[in-house]
Amino acid sequence: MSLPVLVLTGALGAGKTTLINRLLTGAHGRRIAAIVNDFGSINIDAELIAGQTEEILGLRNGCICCSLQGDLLRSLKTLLDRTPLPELIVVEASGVSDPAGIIEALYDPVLFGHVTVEAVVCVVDAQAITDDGTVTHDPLWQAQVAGADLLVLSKATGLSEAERTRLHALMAAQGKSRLYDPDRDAEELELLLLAPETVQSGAAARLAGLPRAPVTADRFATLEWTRDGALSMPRFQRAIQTLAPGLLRAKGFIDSVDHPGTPLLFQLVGRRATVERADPATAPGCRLVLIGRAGLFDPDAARALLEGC
Ligand SMILES: Nc1nc2c(ncn2[C@@H]2O[C@H](COP(=O)(O)OP(=O)(O)OP(=O)(O)O)[C@@H](O)[C@H]2O)c(=O)[nH]1
Repeated sequence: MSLPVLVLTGALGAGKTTLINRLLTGAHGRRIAAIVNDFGSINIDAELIAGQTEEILGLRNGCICCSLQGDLLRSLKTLLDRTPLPELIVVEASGVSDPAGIIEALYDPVLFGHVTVEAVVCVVDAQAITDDGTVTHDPLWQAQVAGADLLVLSKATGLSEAERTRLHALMAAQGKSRLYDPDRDAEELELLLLAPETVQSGAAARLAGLPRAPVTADRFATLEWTRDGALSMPRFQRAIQTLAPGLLRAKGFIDSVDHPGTPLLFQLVGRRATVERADPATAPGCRLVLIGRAGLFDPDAARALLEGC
């Protein structure tokens, strides 16, 4: 029997982890394993998903479309040895992954007959597009959208009908007509994601024959920052404001001297930042991953700023 694999792609902060958590917490009773790939060396995504499934494997410090292809294969083999076997494996790519590279790894002869990539799904951040239309000009964004069987819209709550129509037209212009909004098409979308073999538009097979997209990780600069103790929230906010122009994505857990004993989850996508209470069981201290545009984001300067918090 070949295990179905669902590959989830999408830009940095698009909403991939949120979609996986939604899937894992559904009342469907399916045994789902997840492999999540964080670009940095701190595995924030695995922590954000842990608790929803016992089968979560985190791949860090690289990208499964290139440097971590071997780790992806090893993780899949680990899952294939589990008893009971998962019924579905979801592979969450990092936001900088080229889908063709992931498929290249998954079409490894060692896995042949054991796993089948049934569908490639791309999460498209509606807010990012309405905030800044130029995101759709990015070759990586285009490769992720073009390489998908279907698209899932995130952050679409509150969009006007005119904006939705414009988004559908934009996706149609990319040759994509299958665009699902979890707020409106929740049931149909869940059925498709749980049974990816029914998606059937053959993106994986097409991607397997494609050259890699002209996208490389050196467009990005990253910083992983940890501290055993707490930080000052007002100073942290000022530091983030200073860094924001060069940042694309930041996330992680923080302990604040202003809220002792309350672990916080910090998220930044583009210019939007949120801080919320994290799971109370979160390990104490601060663990942050910051990803910026190479040349605009200086990890050493960012580290110095954070140390001053
Ligand atoms: N309002 C709203 N926020 C969302 C939605 N999906 C994701 N978010 C928020 O967007 C931020 C990033 O979401 P994630 O699910 O972590 O995105 P991701 O694609 O896994 O991010 P990376 O893997 O780090 O690139 C978080 O603050 C989420 O709460 C959505 O549909 N609506």
